Amino acid sequence: MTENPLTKIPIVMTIAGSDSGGGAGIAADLKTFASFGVHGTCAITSVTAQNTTGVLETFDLAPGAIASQIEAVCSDMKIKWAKTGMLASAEIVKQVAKQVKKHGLSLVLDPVMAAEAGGDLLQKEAFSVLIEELLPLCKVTTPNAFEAGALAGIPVKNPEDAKLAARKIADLGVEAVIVTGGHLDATDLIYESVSDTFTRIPGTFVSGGTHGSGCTYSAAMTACLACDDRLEISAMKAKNFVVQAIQRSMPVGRGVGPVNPLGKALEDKERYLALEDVKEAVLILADSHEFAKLIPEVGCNIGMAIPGARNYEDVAAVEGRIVRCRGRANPVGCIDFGASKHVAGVILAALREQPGIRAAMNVKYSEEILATCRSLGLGISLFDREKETEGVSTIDRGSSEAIKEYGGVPGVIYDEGGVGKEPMIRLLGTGASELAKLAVELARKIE
Ligand SMILES: Cc1ncc(COP(=O)(O)OP(=O)(O)O)c(N)n1
Ligand SMILES: Cc1nc(C(=O)O)sc1CCOP(=O)(O)O
Repeated sequence: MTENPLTKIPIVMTIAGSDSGGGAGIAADLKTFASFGVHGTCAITSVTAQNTTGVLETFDLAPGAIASQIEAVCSDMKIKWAKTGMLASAEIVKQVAKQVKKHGLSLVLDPVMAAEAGGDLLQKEAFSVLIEELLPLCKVTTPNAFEAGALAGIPVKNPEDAKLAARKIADLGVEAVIVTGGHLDATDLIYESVSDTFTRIPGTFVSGGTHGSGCTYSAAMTACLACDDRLEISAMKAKNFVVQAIQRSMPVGRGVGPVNPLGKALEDKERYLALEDVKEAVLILADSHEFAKLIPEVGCNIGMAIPGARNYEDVAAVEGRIVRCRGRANPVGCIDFGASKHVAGVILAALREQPGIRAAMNVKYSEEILATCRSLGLGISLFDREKETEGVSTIDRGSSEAIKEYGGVPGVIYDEGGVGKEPMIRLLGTGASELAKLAVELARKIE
């Protein structure tokens, strides 16, 4: 049985069903494990024909097939923490209990009973076996209010009911019960039987698809516990993780949208790439002997947005802009998200129309510079700076108008200025460093 000897990455297991719609079950669990940087393994208990509108059919695996999967993994890898999800039948619950004992697994039990969009996932006869044979073997269970009520045998309609239910469930032999607050007041409640204490993890409701949120929560708990986080820290991390996975859910079907456990990790990667791209762009501009002559009075900025950017905080640019000093371009501050309003406004308007256009920069306006842009083959559009719309930023309104007028996103959007407003040329493109190279080429052609 091996742990990864070089990195000691924890190896965890999910014993759960598959959701053909890719939202819940092992799909959610394995994505969550990957996001937490642990190695995820799985033993499939049932195959469900399921989508965002509900469960259409389920096909339970033979208990022997489930045992064989667990055996295959546990005889080869060192697994301490595992989680269970959909267990379907009494025979499956019994077999899983046997395997948990045999391999000494520390278990997080997600008492899956039904799919949010509709469909039973635990047979009636399996319920008492779950309570009698598996629950006493688990370290942590993570019911939602409905599941907590079913396990405790009382209705759970408010935080006080949740407390009562948590104690009753712990009395069944569980070390820690976490009643998740998604169906109550968004506060998760932890009850630890050894200390007879309650801890509340407050939260707020967020909008987004929630299909698979229970699986994702219990998988996140498993990953954190496998990384030796304390119970309370694990619960806080798991809650935050589910919140951001709900916020990044994608409307992939007609029903309840699935959570997106990988969304934050991918976004973080895109943020890093955007920062790196602007960093490279600034180096190109600062290295150039010619570029400084294109810097306008107000300074220039160059920005790069993450895919799907929605606001200034999604655009990386230079704090304090880039200014001319001793004939060279000098960045004033660091490169960060939210550092630009004007250039970021142009980018946000552009990517609403054409998502691939994620970079822009502003340069000085002159007829010569504009003509040189034209000679470089760049498409050009303009807007009237003097037209003001109450409550709408001029850049946002102007860029959108210029894009509409052009019939797509042009390579250049300019305006001829207004009272107290410097005229400006903006270059637009797919990447910041590419734009910086274009700006240097442009500068070389200007007298
Ligand atoms: C195969 C499978 N396992 C578990 C569930 C329930 O998942 P959960 O995370 O509780 O989310 P909802 O179904 O309530 O959205 C499932 N649906 N399918
Ligand atoms: C002042 C100003 N106006 C611009 C325009 O495009 O009209 S670009 C610009 C300078 C850059 O500003 P920021 O750092 O907010 O992007």
